[in-house]
Amino acid sequence: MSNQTLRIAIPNKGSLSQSASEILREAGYSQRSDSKQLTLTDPENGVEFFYLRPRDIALYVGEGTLDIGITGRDLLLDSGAKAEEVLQLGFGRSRFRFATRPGTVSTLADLNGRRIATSYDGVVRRFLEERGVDATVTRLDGAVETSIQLGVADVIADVVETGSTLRQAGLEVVLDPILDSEAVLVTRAGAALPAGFEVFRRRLEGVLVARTYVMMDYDIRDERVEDAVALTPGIESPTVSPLHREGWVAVRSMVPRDGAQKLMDELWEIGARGILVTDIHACRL
Ligand SMILES: Nc1ncnc2c1ncn2[C@@H]1O[C@H](COP(=O)(O)OP(=O)(O)OP(=O)(O)O)[C@@H](O)[C@H]1O
Ligand SMILES: O=P(O)(O)OC[C@H]1O[C@H](OP(=O)(O)OP(=O)(O)O)[C@H](O)[C@@H]1O
Ligand SMILES: [Mg+2]
Repeated sequence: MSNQTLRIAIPNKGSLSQSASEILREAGYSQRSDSKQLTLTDPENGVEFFYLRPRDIALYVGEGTLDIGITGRDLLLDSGAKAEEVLQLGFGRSRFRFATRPGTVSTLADLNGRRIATSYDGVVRRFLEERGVDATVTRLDGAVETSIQLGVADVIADVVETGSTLRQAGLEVVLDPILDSEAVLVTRAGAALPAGFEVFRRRLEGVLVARTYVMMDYDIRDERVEDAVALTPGIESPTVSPLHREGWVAVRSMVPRDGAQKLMDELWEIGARGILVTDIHACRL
């Protein structure tokens, strides 16, 4: 490992903060125990963490002040910073959508002349400009849903996760989603990847794969092994080992966590027995 410390920006609060710390912990990095702590050095792993507002993270990385960051795709795009997405992290998923009072907007052209409130004005202005829509965009810091009731806006564009905030405000989503977002790893656009980056990425990827897959073990008769392996092809190829019992083999293979139960039913149907599923805690593939 290089002697240079990798400087990493991560969310200090909000929707991404806890999950970002969790994935880093699972990847073997130290994380702060006090939510007021601003930085944390992990010399063992050659990294230093800076706890920052998720909205500012792409800017620090784009300027080259910090090497890597974890932020939301929507925040990255809104910032206009010279940072680029290098890995999807699978948490902090949301959709960015227009919403309004029922029955007011059904086509993009209906947005012409409307007042649109949002906390993501960079994304919204670009979206409208690219489609030739002429609307007035107002940037609000939060609680955007209330702006319609208060007469400040006709339409909002906001993050929708469960949709419960919109329902409470008596609003409904309209038009196709503007974008799908999740937490992403960002680096400076167009610059060489910083020293130590590959190790960091491999560790995070290892956690993501370990979360997505489970290990499946089962025993099956020799003559059905090809059918069984077709169901559980694994990533490279399944391990098939002889059993003491004549005519039987043991198979071990990584399978997607989603659908593992259905796979167990199918394996049972073709004669597999002793089917076991275990969690994978970390891996390098
Ligand atoms: N329910 C949600 N509300 C807001 N942001 C969410 C939600 N689910 C996922 N996200 C994502 O989290 C990021 C926004 O996080 P940020 O910390 O800036 O706002 P927040 O979670 O609304 O916190 P706060 O409003 O308290 O500052 C975006 O990438 C967004 O897509
Ligand atoms: O679809 P939902 O699950 O309801 O989540 C989306 C809502 O959550 C966020 O608001 P937040 O609570 O962060 O308040 P804010 O508007 O002050 O940022 C976001 O801005 C939406 O209002
Ligand atoms: Mg918010």
